[in-house]
Amino acid sequence: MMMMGKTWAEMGSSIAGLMFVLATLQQFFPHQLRTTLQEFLLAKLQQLSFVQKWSDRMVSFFSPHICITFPEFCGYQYNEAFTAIETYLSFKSSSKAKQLKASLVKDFKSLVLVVDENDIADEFNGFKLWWTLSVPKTQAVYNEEMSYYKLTFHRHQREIITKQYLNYVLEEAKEIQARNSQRKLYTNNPSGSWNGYKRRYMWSHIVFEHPATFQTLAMDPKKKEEIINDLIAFSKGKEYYAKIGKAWKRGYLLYGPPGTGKSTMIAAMANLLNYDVYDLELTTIRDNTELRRLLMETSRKSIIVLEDIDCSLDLTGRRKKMKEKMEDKETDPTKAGLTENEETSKVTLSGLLNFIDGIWSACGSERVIVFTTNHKEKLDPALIRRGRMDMHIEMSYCKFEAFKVLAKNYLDVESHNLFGKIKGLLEESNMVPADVAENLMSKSDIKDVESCLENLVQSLERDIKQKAKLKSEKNVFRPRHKFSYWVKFRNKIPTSSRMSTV
Ligand SMILES: Nc1ncnc2c1ncn2[C@@H]1O[C@H](COP(=O)(O)OP(=O)(O)OP(=O)(O)O)[C@@H](O)[C@H]1O
Ligand SMILES: [Mg+2]
Repeated sequence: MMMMGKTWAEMGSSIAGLMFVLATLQQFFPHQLRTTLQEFLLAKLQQLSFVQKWSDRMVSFFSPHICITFPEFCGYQYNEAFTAIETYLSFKSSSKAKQLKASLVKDFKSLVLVVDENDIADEFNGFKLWWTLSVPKTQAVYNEEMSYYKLTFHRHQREIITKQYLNYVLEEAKEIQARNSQRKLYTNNPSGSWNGYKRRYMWSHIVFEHPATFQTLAMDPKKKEEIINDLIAFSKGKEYYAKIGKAWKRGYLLYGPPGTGKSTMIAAMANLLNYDVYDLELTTIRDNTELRRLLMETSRKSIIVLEDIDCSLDLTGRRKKMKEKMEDKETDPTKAGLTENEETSKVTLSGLLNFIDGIWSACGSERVIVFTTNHKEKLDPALIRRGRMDMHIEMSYCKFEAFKVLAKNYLDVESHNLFGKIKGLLEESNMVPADVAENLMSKSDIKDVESCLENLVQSLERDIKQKAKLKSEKNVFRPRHKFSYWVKFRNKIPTSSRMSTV
């Protein structure tokens, strides 16, 4: 069988050789001779492929072996069976293989050896079977060839292999993956750098190692509990979502001023659910089709994040602005002073709405979508309506409950005589958790609780003073407002009483 494979590989290379000869002929021979020779070689070529096709059929007819292939992709979607087989084979044969690749897992604690060979033999219930990895030779752009695993076994073992062995491989892979589980943080590559439909070129990833958890997240404890319960209910909700006929996905909108913990909460969500994170950069995506393709390439159990959604693309006003600019400067985009994004990214609001909630969004399951913004009011209501963004979470200034979490995290204290004073000051000030945390951070090796809390008290007092100053400045520089308030107030007084006061 293997010998046969080699023969066909040789035949393939002779076809490639003939093609090369054809190309060379075009350069060196006069037209007449060239055409005759070309016709002759093409006829040979056709004979070869015809012979190969028929012999392939004959071999498979008489062969006692059966082959099953597992391609890397099924249509647009990544074939999870391919990864499972890769994991299983790497683990299984790393003790016997002669060529290995090494990678680190879980906080540099262990080293994983992965097989770097293309033919691997396996055994199941005393039966021999063979796995072959085929990788495309060319890496040309839009190359539709893809890697695949081929399993070869004797036809007498058909039942056992298809019913028992393949299930065993998938179960083993699941267990190995759970043992070595490394969550990944993906980011989308600029669309120009993609290579065909290959997932690894659409998304790049690193190991996700953010230490934030809900325990370390400073916010109102009731709100925190509500979010945790919601996430857990979602992750266990497979049957429930199927019963109500809804795609198994959930949207969270995190909004609030900078430094209130929106990005930190995403990390806490990923750590709680044990999901991968896909950080989607909208501005580098060319159009809605590419956006959809990126969505299809995300794995199950993932959080898709669109940070600062109000700044990513001017989705609502964009088309109007473009039109106005184009009308001003006829049709030349450079004359119209359009930025690079405006010229290249054609992602529209409707494209984004479909991405989150359209018919394609139901392909693949167990997905959480998170938007973050500093300006909720700037977003199109359609983008954040329930069903798209199911839960709206306000991340706000640091109040006493949130402060207690930070004090515990940073200083290991749960009470102190300055806590009462800090509580009062936090009520009056508008300090975000990021600034409170900075004050609580020890500036030396020795943790000095007293001086850290003193620092915070001083910062809060400064913040309150500044707030008061700004308020008084506003009042001084707005005489017209004062006047209008007075007019409003005056108009509320009944005319009779006004008359009497005059
Ligand atoms: N609620 C919080 N709990 C714990 N740490 C916080 C919290 N908010 C902010 N921090 C700390 O402040 C830093 C900045 O917070 P983060 O990046 O999450 O803010 P953000 O709301 O995403 O800000 P931006 O709107 O600017 O993106 C974090 O690294 C974290 O250490
Ligand atoms: Mg952020």
